[in-house]
Amino acid sequence: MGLINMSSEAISVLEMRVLDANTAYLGIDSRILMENAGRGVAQIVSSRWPNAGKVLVVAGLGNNGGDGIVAGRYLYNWGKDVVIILLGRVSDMREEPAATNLKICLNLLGCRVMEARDELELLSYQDYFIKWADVIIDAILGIGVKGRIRQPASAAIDLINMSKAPKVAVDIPSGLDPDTGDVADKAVKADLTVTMHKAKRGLIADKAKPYVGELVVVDIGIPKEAELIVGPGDLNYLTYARRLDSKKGDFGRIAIIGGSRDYTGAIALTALASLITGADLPIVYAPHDVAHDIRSQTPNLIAVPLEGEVLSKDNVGPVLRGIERANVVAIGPGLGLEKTTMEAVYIILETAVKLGKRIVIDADAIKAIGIGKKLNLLKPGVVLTPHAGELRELLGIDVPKLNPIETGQWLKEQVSKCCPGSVILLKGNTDVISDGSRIKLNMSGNPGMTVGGTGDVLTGVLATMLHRVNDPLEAAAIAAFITGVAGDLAALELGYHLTPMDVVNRIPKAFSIFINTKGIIEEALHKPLREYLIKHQLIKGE
Ligand SMILES: NC(=O)C1=CN([C@@H]2O[C@H](COP(=O)(O)OP(=O)(O)OC[C@H]3O[C@@H](n4cnc5c(N)ncnc54)[C@H](O)[C@@H]3O)[C@@H](O)[C@H]2O)[C@@H](O)CC1
Ligand SMILES: [K+]
Repeated sequence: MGLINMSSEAISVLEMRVLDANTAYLGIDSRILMENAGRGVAQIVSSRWPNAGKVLVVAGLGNNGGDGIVAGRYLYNWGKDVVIILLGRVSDMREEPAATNLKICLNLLGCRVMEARDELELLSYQDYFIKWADVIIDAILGIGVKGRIRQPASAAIDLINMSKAPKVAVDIPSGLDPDTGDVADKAVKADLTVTMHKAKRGLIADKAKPYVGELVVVDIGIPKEAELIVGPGDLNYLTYARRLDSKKGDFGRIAIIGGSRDYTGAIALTALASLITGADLPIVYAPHDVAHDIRSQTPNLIAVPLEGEVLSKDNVGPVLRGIERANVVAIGPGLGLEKTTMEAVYIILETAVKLGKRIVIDADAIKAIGIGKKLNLLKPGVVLTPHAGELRELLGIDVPKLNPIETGQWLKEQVSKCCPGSVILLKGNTDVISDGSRIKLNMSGNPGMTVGGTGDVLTGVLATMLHRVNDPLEAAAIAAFITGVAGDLAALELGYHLTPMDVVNRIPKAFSIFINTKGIIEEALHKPLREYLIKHQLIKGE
């Protein structure tokens, strides 16, 4: 039956949404998941209550209802008398794959769907709850529940609770908060809850026990890779709300430190990537000539010149003042490895760590840590982005030749030994990311990206992501994914003739193919402008 061991840890609604989207990305359609969910519920109901001939499914209009309808289809097939009370009209069930499953059900002769559009209509069916049903399947609300329970769902929960029949909740007892286990208003008191994939956090809270009853987890076919491999689902961890009253700096002030007389372009790429990813104020701190080069080449960046040809102990003052105000510090690209530069790196990192800043450490700054044996600076909130050579300089060991999953395990062990809680993003054909307890793999990107400078781009994307994503491991995963996708879009257009700027320029597209913010932006327009654009058919109105 594919039941999962209950000891597997509980997840949040957000994590479940991430897994759903990544599963679809891996090619497993959500209809398959719903089929497995519904069949799982049906199997449990028929094995627990083999003599229950009459099954009442109470279905809401979302996908929780869809699970219930699929369960009803199987139970009918196995000889049960099934009645589905739908809390609305058939035409109101628009969510996919629930809508398709309702249509399938209606194609079958034995599918009895009764529409209860409001409380009054629902109450006319109360005998089904109180007298008729041998078992009731609660498929009103799952992880999509929001706010106070509206009618007719509210009355349906009351009727289910009044019934003496055994009650099975699909995924979540309707009304229970899936993340906290709180019941703000009311919730179904189930004898058994059949939840999908993993227990949701609220289900294992002590206070939820009277509602959850026995808890069973069903494997609905979400592969391990949906968690392991970064995909569009992970973008759910990003906050996109640019409120109307947003002001400059709300979306990140990033201190970007690097450049030297030998390398001038690297740090500019990092800053441009950070900017285009959505940071408000990436500020470059670089030796005098580098800063002036940047200023003359692009009006997009702010560059603070430091005295001299390289970052040094003596010119670190403006940097230290800058990082105090910054949300994120990115250090390393083009820095060089002079002794005084490395000393400046240690001072900067000590200060940034003490201030609790999030930090990206790349390129020469990684080497500097290895050379100075400063692994103690790698605290939670710090992300390093080495390739295999830089990792060798950092830890003094070679990356073994293993497959990506094994490399992930290997990296996890290394991070848990050297600097647990900080994140290492090991760049390669498959990027391998770990914080010492979890692993993520990124498969986006292509051989065209071995060109110098794409690592500097990743550092910039990551710096911005560290401001926009709570979990540094996820920030690193998303940054690797988006940078790789931008590189893939560039390669599709240009072949393997890429420059790092080709990658930078495709970062917006890399986001927009997965996240559609157009509607949100249209909504936020000044009203007369919005109406003007609609009138001239430059945007679509309602
Ligand atoms: N790929 C997926 O997304 C999968 C989803 N599954 C099922 O789908 C569920 C999530 O589906 P949805 O995201 O559609 O959400 P739900 O079906 O849990 O809830 C959304 C529906 O409930 C209504 N609603 C929300 N809050 C309400 C309130 N306070 N009072 C009255 N009505 C309210 C909404 O208008 C909407 O019709 C899961 O719990 C699970 O049962 C499973 O089939 C597995 C796969
Ligand atoms: K439910």
